Amino acid sequence: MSRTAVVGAGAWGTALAALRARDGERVHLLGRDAAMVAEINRTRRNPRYLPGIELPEALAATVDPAEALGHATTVLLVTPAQTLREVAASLAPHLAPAARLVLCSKGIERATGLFASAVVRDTLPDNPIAVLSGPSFADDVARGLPTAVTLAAEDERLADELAQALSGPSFRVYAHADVLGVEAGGALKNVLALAAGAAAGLGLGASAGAAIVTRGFVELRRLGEALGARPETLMGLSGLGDLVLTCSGTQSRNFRYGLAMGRSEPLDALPLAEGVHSAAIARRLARERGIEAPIIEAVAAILEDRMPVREAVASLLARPLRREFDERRIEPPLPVF
Ligand SMILES: NC(=O)C1=CN([C@@H]2O[C@H](COP(=O)(O)OP(=O)(O)OC[C@H]3O[C@@H](n4cnc5c(N)ncnc54)[C@H](O)[C@@H]3O)[C@@H](O)[C@H]2O)C=CC1
Ligand SMILES: O=C(CO)COP(=O)(O)O
Repeated sequence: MSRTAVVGAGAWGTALAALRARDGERVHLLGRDAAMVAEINRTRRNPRYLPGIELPEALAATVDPAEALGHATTVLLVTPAQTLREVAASLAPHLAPAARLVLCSKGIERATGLFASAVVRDTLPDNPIAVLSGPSFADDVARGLPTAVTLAAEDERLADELAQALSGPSFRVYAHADVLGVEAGGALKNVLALAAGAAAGLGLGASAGAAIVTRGFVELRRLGEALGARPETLMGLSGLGDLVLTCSGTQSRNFRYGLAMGRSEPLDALPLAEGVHSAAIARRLARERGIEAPIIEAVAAILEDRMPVREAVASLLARPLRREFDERRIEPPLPVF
């Protein structure tokens, strides 16, 4: 029998645990704040991260990794990208070697430039690894609203099995083999959503927003492909799909962070925005590969306080004109629906 544990009792971890538990499975949710864990078990709510959502009885929160992971056959890792190495190491003594790991973070490790699967494989080389990504706000998923995401694993059978196991009436999981492609889309769209939010914060209008999504996607695709992603992956749910969602408005924390940047509002108390932690390393990965990524460059420069947001916009608009696409390029096939 499949037993699921979720590591990280924030918005996304709680939503995914609730989703599984609603489908009738007993799910352990591993948090690190004892008071919050007790509150979840007592009130069936996680008011800090998922206000207004009632959590199913079958969800059991704990701070004890042995209790959460002792019998788990599938473990979802749902903590911020920069914590993954440390979290994976802390889980090692409690994990069964056959336990399947599903990595749900969207980011790039700053110190190494690695995506989640490579970071976790360093620490837990024996466990089968998959990544889950795609357009999915925690609040939507927790409310049972229809959502479609991608789950990738190098082992196709593992991807198919996990996609089947994690799918439910409102949560549709598409299996995929391109792990790096799925990870690249998930990390880079966050950086671009900061730009979309900043443009909105400056009041630049919906046309500017559409330009950022479209030209941002060109950067996501150029850099993703240079990193080894398959072009069709970047056009799918975990690439273009998630870029569109995250640039769509204030339900996204990355967009909200960008909005505050554009309005010159304080940034310190804002919730996790993974793009803030990925921007400089995404810029480095692009530069090392000779990839032009002016929007990513602008976001990184703004975050480093090297450029005011208005100046960044002016410099993007002042770039030399060019052809929209390189017509010599052969376009990849469209995804299969
Ligand atoms: N919130 C969303 O709608 C979605 C989030 N994600 C991704 O999931 C990841 C987690 O995001 P959220 O749950 O939304 O963030 P969050 O900020 O709501 O929660 C993060 C959780 O990780 C825990 N945590 C932080 N540092 C830790 C450490 N060193 N060790 C153990 N636990 C630690 C926190 O206590 C908190 O419970 C991010 O990479 C995010 O991009 C992906 C899809 C949707
Ligand atoms: O990844 C997400 C949606 O797919 C969540 O986006 P934010 O982290 O910007 O809220």
